[in-house]
Amino acid sequence: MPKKDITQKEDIQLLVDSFYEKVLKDETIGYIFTEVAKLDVPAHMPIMYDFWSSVLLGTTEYKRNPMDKHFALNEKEPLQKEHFDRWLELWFETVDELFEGATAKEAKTRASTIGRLMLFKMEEAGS
Ligand code: HEM
Repeated sequence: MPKKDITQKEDIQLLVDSFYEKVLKDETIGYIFTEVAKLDVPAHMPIMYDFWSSVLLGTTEYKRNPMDKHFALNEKEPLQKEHFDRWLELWFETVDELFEGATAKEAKTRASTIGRLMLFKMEEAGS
């Protein structure tokens, strides 16, 4: 069956839920969420829905700065290139499993751009 594109909030929720299912049990980066951040997953998910919805659907609920949490995280456990590579690999894999189209492509491009910028900022903070 042909896949559909990301067009509504429900699509974002499915994408983010499916991504976190992979991330939380991942051998390379899972521990950063579960052991370093000790993430309250049910509280975190709506924030991620809002973030991706603002990036991909142009909604305005997300008003925070995503870098802040990562700087705090980076103090506890330096976030390195291999972590970002794995994060992006899982994100691309999840997008491609579920969706296709211009916005699906955009989800991958935007994640790469933000991920590159984030890594640069984390390295700068650590040096
Ligand atoms: C090494 C790669 C990454 C790791 C290990 C990571 C891990 C985390 C963790 C543990 C949190 C929750 C922090 C907390 O609430 O205490 C978080 C929040 C978040 N992450 Fe990441 N992240 C990574 C890369 C990215 C990338 C590339 C993006 C965007 C494309 C992103 C977007 C976000 C957003 C929007 C939040 C919510 C921030 C807020 O509370 O407003 N992350 N991340």
